[in-house]
Order: sequence, then structure tokens, then C-alpha cells
Amino acid sequence: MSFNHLASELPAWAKLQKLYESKGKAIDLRKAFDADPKRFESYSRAFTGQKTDAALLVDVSKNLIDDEIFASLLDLAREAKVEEQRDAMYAGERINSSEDRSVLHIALRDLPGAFGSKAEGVDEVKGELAHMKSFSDAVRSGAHKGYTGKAIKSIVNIGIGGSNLGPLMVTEALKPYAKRDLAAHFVSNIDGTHMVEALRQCDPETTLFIVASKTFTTQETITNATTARDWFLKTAGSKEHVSKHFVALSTNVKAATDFGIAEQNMFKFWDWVGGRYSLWSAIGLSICLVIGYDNFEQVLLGAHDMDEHFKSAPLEQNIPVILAVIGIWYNNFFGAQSYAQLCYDQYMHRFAAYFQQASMESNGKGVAKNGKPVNYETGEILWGEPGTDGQHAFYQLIHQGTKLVPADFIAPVETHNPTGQHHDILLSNFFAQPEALAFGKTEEEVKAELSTEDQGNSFLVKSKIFSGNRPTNSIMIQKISPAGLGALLSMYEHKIATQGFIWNINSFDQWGVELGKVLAKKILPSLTGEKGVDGHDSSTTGLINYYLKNRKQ
Ligand SMILES: O=P(O)(O)OC[C@H]1O[C@H](O)[C@@H](O)[C@@H](O)[C@@H]1O
Repeated sequence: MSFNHLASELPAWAKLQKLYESKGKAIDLRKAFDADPKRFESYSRAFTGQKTDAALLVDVSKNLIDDEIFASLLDLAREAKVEEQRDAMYAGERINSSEDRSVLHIALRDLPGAFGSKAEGVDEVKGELAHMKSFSDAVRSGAHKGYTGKAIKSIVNIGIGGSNLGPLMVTEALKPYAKRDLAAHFVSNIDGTHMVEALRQCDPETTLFIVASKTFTTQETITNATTARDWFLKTAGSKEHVSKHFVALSTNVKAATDFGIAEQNMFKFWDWVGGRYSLWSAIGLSICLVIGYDNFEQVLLGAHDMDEHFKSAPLEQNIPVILAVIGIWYNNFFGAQSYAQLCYDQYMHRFAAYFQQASMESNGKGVAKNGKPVNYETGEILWGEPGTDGQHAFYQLIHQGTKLVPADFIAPVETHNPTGQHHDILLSNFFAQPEALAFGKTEEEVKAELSTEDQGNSFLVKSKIFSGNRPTNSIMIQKISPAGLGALLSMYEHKIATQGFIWNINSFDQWGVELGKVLAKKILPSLTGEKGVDGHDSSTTGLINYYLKNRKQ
């Protein structure tokens, strides 16, 4: 496959630029809906899992598109060879070229063996899942005992980035399925506060530490794990007790062994699993512990159902592809600076944080695969908080500010907690916000609601106008069930991959996180007195000296 091009050199790109100028930027959603009573039918797609209860409705009708623009966006995907790149990914080709690796998180959830992906380790996936099952069953049932013979009551997942955000987000999203008498803590930050506050709630006799690190070299995780081990040994005394209380999830068996993790306590995965795509691997062990293996398997199968859809649906029907090209429409042609993910479900409160890594680490790249700097914007800046909290915080800017913020609204049809009218009220907001954003409120409508005197107050009138034409996608999921969540996560993963394919960047490396790490390691010796503060710019030197002079301990 030739990657010797920039996305902006593709014919569809130039066509979309023309379409944006000639009509895209002036599309009026009120008129578009008035003109086409079937707009919702034409621009919404339903997804039903083949093997699970996952079910989604994705409505993209409230976007600034028409049939010609939509077709051209899909042409862009076609010209960028999205389908061929997808197939190469599924086959196990080393599409992560800067690291010379396959990208096979889809193989972790291909329990039916549908894709025949080839890479070293794919045939070990089921064995690792069996290990996760037997271990999580033993901990949950109380068969696995701590060093004084007591069952485990708390788990502490120690990991950062992909080794934290996925398990944290999923265990929160699927809390209704959780074993409530097993407390789960997630410690990621190197700030000692994070570990100290978690340990305050734990008893060494009944706590299991899960050291989650793909590389097993990440400074935060190794430091936190060492602190946890010291804390444990202070009470437990002998190192031989460590094996009952510490397990490791890693691709680096040697480093985990060096840390003192016994082989039977190691859960392996492979270099073709990117950190931000790893919740489906051994990194999902804390998910298994919290919701049980069978539910975890449903998460995998729900994702697999979406993997099948992404693999086989024609582009016009392909939900991840549709979401990807619509994102590109705003990112690259309207110049949108960011994009919001707004979940109308309290359990999903870490969803946007999780997809910040998935999207921004994947697509925050400035070099195309031909080695040339891109001459267009890449990665979407993703942010969001759950509705309705967000409504009372930042929606003002989305409704009336000067910036275009395309947004995905996500809500479950069924709630896990039917309580009075709560869910209907929540959903009335979920329906109302995109409606208000799309159709706004005209000057005439504003005036009609004002007294004659206020109608003459032009500042008041203008302040109450909503311009409308602010685009949104509405995504309804039947229920935040394990399989439903799995499908939703896979949908967004493939959206992100599709965008990377179109921008012709490598969505699967993350060199951008390296420089800061290297510099922090260089600075540390000057904070511990092993080295003087030299070799930095005057700002960095000044800041370090300020810290050294003013610190108390
Ligand atoms: O699991 P690890 O190896 O500890 O890495 C944790 C994180 O480190 C870096 O920030 C990046 O490489 C992330 O993609 C990764 O998720």
C-alpha cells in the first residue's frame, strides 16, 4: 500500500474544500429538515450485535451536511484506502510502522476466531483469558487467600495511561455489575497523595495489588508499586508473602520477574496491543475482578460485534467511518478547534477522559507516513463531562460562544437505576440540547417572548438569540451493559483509526510522550542533591532553584 501522499492531495479533499465554500458553511439545519421530512431516516444508522445484546442508534442528521457532502466525505475515506488499511490491520500487518508492530487489539476480542489475524502471540490469547478467569474467580469467591488466610477485600490497580484509564472507566461504567464488597482503587499519579489516600482505605492482609504496565519501566508505576510493596512488607514482614498480594500485567516478563512477581502471578500480553487499546488484554484483570469474568467476556464480545460491523459494512452504513468523516468535516474544513463527548449517564463519567487518551495520543501527530509534515489539522481535541452537569457549566459556550464545538450526545435507553422520573428528565435534556443547538432561537422568537419595552433593548434581544446550526451526533445505546459498552468503545476506537488512516498518520505510536519523561529523569538528581542545577535555560533553572530554596522537607 502506498502512503506517499498527504490527505490534502486526494481529489476528494479539494472537492470538499469547494463544497465547504459553495454551500457547506451556509447549510441551515432548519431549512434542511423542513425540506426533507425523511432526513432522520436517511442519516441515522442502527447497530445490533450479532452475538450479544449490544444495540445502538447513531443519528447524524443534525450535521451540516447534505447528500453530496456526505458522499464526498465517504469518497475521501475511499481514496485514502480506509478499507485496505483496515484489512491490513485486521490481518496483522505491521501497520504501526515507526515501531514495526502489528495493531491487533481486535484479536484480543475475536473469541469466535472470525478474522484469522496473524502475529506472534495471537494463539496465546485464549490461554491468558483462561488464566484471568481462574484467578479472578478465585479472588472473588474468597478461595484465594491473603498471607494470614483472609479473603481479598480490596484491589489496587497501579498503572498509568492505558494501564489505568481503560480499567478505571469500564469498572465505573459497569458498576451495576460490580461485586460491591470488593473495593477497587486505581492509583496512577506519581503524586504520593494518590497512593497514600488509597492505602488509607486498605488492610495489607486483605489487599491485592495489580501492577499494570505494558513496558514495566514506567517511572510512575514502578515507583508506586515499590511504595505499595514497602507498605505491605512493613506489616507482612516476609517477602514470601508478596506472591499472594502482588500480580503483574505486562508484556515485559523479565522486568516483572525482577520486581519479584512470581510467574503464576503474571498476566501477559503482546507488543501488538497499544497501551490505549489494552483494556481488552490482561490489563482488563481489574475489570474481571470487579465485574466477574463472564461480564468481561461480554465486553469483549460486544466489541467484537462492532469489529465485525466495521470490517464488513459498506462505507455508507459503516458507523465508525461515518463518525470519522463527519469529525474530519469540522476539524479540517470548518476549522473546529475541539470536539465534545457528552454522556448522559453518570456511570460513564470517565468516558471522555478515557477517549482523550485514545484519540489525542493516537492522532496527535504532525508527520504523515511519507515523512512529510502534514499541511492540515490532525487529532481532534476531545473533552467532555457527563450531562446534565456539563449543561450547568460549559454549554453556554457551545450554544452561544464564538467557537464551533461539534459534540456527540450519548445516552442509554434503559437506566440501571429507575428512580421516579429521573431518567425521563435526564433524557428530556439529552433530546433538548441537540435540538436547541441545531435549530436555535431567532430574533422574532426572542421578541415574541419579551415585553414591548424589552423588545426595544437590542442588547437583551441579541443576547437571547441562539444562532443554531451547531452540529451534533446523537447516540442511543440500549443499556450500558457489558456488551453494549464494549460495542460503543470499539465504535470509537475504529472512528479514531479511520481518521488516522485518512490523515495518513500513524495512530498507533506515541513518541510525543517521550521527551518530557527524559527531561524529568535528568532533573531529578538536582532535586535530590546528587547533581547541581546546571545545563538548563534560565527559566527552568530559576524554577528549580525557587523550589529548592522554599521547600520545607
Ligand atoms: O503501560 P505502561 O508501559 O506503563 O505505559 C503507560 C503509558 O505510558 C505512556 O504515557 C504512553 O506510552 C501510554 O500509551 C501508556 O499507556
